[in-house]
This record gives sequence, structure tokens and C-alpha cells, in this order.
Amino acid sequence: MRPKVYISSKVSDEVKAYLDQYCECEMWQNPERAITGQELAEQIGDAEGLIAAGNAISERLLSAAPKLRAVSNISVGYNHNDLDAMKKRGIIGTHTPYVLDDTVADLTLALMLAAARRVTELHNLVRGGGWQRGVGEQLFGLDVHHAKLGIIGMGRIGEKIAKRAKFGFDMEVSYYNRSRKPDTEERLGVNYLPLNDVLEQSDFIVLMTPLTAETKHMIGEEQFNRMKRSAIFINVSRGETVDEAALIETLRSKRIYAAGLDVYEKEPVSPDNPLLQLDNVVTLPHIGSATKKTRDDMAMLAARNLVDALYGREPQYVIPELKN
Ligand SMILES: NC(=O)c1ccc[n+]([C@@H]2O[C@H](COP(=O)([O-])OP(=O)(O)OC[C@H]3O[C@@H](n4cnc5c(N)ncnc54)[C@H](O)[C@@H]3O)[C@@H](O)[C@H]2O)c1
Ligand SMILES: O=C(O)[C@H](O)CO
Repeated sequence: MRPKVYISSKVSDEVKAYLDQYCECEMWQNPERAITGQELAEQIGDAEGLIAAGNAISERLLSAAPKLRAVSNISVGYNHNDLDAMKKRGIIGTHTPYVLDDTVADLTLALMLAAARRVTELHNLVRGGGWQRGVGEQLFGLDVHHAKLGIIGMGRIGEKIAKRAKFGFDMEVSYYNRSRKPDTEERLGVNYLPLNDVLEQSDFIVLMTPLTAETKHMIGEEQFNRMKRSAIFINVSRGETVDEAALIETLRSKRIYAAGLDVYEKEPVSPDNPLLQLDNVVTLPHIGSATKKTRDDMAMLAARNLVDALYGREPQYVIPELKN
């Protein structure tokens, strides 16, 4: 009998057709909104496999799915998976690295450019008729080209950002990482610096680590106070890597120049979040990997990972902490 699979968000016809060859699939059908944790727990039933699109894989969900053998995340980040609970039940967990790197790096550059050149602020000014009053010096921005970029977390995506910055924008690129990367330093001409030096010397600081116990609130008041007053801070990693209250205060007091954000401590961001009231912030709704092609590629990779797991083959991208 073919294994039952639950797909927690709508996937392309091609991905669905691939899964249908091997599995009995049921899919969340409402394109208007994401499935809630409660709904997923109610619907997962006796599925042996789950294609998960950012859903919390918690003890509560797993206890509602007694037959579950494999969880395949359509994401590279897996901080929303309770790895201990999965290990305890022997559940195979997979993710989707590499296929999204260029897309996320493109968006990071978009945030750097938008924050430095005040793109959304000026867009709003033109739309609101403010151009009639002229565009004075107080609305001029900062250069991206030839500036100093510091990347915290020089992994797959960090490297793609470094490459764009270095070769596309003539930036001087430094990085801080858990371990040094001599190959990357040689290949891309980037310099390793201790974290405090990256914070103190960079014009742009991009945070690109995964969310772990170690990186939670890695950037807070002390780190913001080390940055230049003209610094631009970009977060495309996970919201909880940053102490958001400290970020809000830093931006409110203009302690740094601006921020570009794709991720937040609580998502979706509430309309009351003070970040939304500040001119010196560019905000995006966690869409780093969201082009149609990249999301389709991620879903297809997740589907292949899941089928391999359910048919007893080693999936290409098992979550490293869950590898035997
Ligand atoms: N906004 C989005 O849509 C989006 C899209 C993709 C990925 N992400 C996030 O970006 C993260 C990174 O993705 P990736 O594919 O580049 O991962 P990766 O594992 O290739 O790179 C992460 C790097 O961070 C380093 N690192 C880990 N802990 C650290 C610490 N405590 N201090 C310093 N460095 C540390 C690692 O050594 C590694 O080099 C993902 O885990 C995900 O959370 C967000
Ligand atoms: O981790 C990821 O892949 C993104 O945040 C979701 O697309």
C-alpha cells in the first residue's frame, strides 16, 4: 500500500503529480490562508509523511500523528522543528538547502539598496505628492558601492551575498562565523574578523545565521551600540536572532542609520509593531525565498526528500542534527 502523505500548503501541479506517483496525498486546499497548528493536528490523521511549509513540528503535533515517519520541510531553516521530539520518535526530518541561495541573496541586496537609498520612503513621498515640494538633501541616502559589508554567518547564503557585494558593488567584505572559512576567504577575497570588529567597522551588517540556542538575541543593545551611527543593519535570518525591542529603540533614537528586515520575533508582524511607524526601516513579510520558481524548486526537493525517506532510501538533505 502506498504511504499516506499530508501536504500542508498548496504545491504546484508538477510537485503534486510527482508525489501522487508514490503516495496517497491529501493537501491543504485553502490558498487564502496558511493552515493553523490546530488544523494541521486535526487533519494529519494517519499520514506517514508530512510536507511542511513552516509549520511548527511540536510534541503536540507529533502525538496527533501516531503513524508519522518523515517530515519534509519546504525551507532550509528548521528551527521550528522540535528535534528532540523527532529523535525520540525516530522521525526522519529533511530540509531544502542550496536551491534558494541565489534568490535569498538577491533579496538581501534589495534590502541593502532600499535601506541605503531610502527607496520605500521616497516611493511613498512620490505617491503622496511630496515631490512637488522638491527633494532636499535631508532625503539623500548612502552609497552601497565601495562600502564595507560585514556578514555574520558565512554559510551557503552568506557566500552568495558576499559574491554579489564584492563583484557587483565593489564592496569590502568581512565576515564573522562560528568557524573560519579559509577556502571562502581565498575564493571570494573576504576577511575574517571577530564579531565586535565586524560590528564596529562595517557600513552594512547582514545577519545570516540559523536560529539556535546560541544565536537567539545574538544582536541586542550592546551590539547595536558598537555599530557606526551611519550603519545599516539587515536581518534575513530569523527574527529571534535579534532583540527586537533593542532594535526598535536603536532605530527610534537614530543610533544607527537604518534597517532592512525580512524576519521578526513574531510573524506575521502585528500592525501595532513600532517598527512599522519608523521611516528608517524597510520591512518585508518573510519573502526571502519567495519567487515562483524557487518556491517550486524547494517544494520539488522537499517532495523528493520525502519519497526517499518513506521508501527507505537516504534522502539528499536530512537535517544535520538528525543524521545517524
Ligand atoms: N528570510 C528568508 O526567507 C530566509 C531564507 C532562507 C534562509 N533563511 C535563514 O537563513 C539561515 C541560513 O541559511 P544558510 O543556508 O546560509 O545556512 P548555512 O548553515 O549554510 O549557514 C549558516 C552559517 O552560520 C554559521 N553559524 C551558525 N551558528 C553561528 C554562531 N553562533 N555564530 C556565528 N556563526 C554561526 C554557520 O557556521 C554557517 O556558516 C537559515 O537557517 C534560515 O534561518 C531565511
Ligand atoms: O528557511 C527558509 O527556507 C525560509 O525562511 C523560508 O522559505
